[in-house]
Amino acid sequence: MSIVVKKWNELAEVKAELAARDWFFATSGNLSIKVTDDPLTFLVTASGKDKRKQTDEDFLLVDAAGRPAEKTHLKPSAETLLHVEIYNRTNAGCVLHVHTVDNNIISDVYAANGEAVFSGQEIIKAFGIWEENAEVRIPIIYNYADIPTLAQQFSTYIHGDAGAVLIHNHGITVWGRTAFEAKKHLEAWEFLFRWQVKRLLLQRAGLPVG
Ligand SMILES: CSCCC(=O)C(=O)COP(=O)(O)O
Ligand SMILES: [Zn+2]
Repeated sequence: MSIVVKKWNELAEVKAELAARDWFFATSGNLSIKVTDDPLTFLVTASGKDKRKQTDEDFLLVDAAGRPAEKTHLKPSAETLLHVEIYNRTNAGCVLHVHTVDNNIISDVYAANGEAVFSGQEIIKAFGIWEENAEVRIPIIYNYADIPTLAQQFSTYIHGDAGAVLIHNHGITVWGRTAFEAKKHLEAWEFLFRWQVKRLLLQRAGLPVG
């Protein structure tokens, strides 16, 4: 099996799992997986498709600038430049972007702080942080309509081979060394967002939430 087919299948599996979670509303979301390092190539979702569907036109191979690496009628995701920034600056192997109601609410509630902070949650261990009362932070950036501007802003928060950024009233982009790590981190962030949204509602209702 060629490396492209192997990586295609790996990304298709992640895509199916995120679809099963209903994280691809209204064609939103984009995913990618690195195929080669030198030259850099990666498979990215084709723009505007319903990512819940599985077809043989789901992904296309692009180069280090996010341009198609082979002749195709498919268009790379409109947000491919964010993936480009990650692969060019880190050793990440996979990038996942989803729009969920919870990630949008958290991005809005904490927008003025420029970040959302979570602590006192067992699931933080999914990030490889094992200290008691550990804290995790996720930056929240403005949702520039101009993608090169968004990608430039986004790039200032890329600090390692694994990470995540919330885009205000838009969605989350998570990256990891492998597809397994990126998906694990995405699930952990979404757990924290849902947990916090519910806590805020319970607090508002006057219930005793810690
Ligand atoms: C309908 S959602 C607007 C575009 C977007 O934010 C997104 O994640 C999907 O865009 P793509 O070009 O990757 O399909
Ligand atoms: Zn998006």
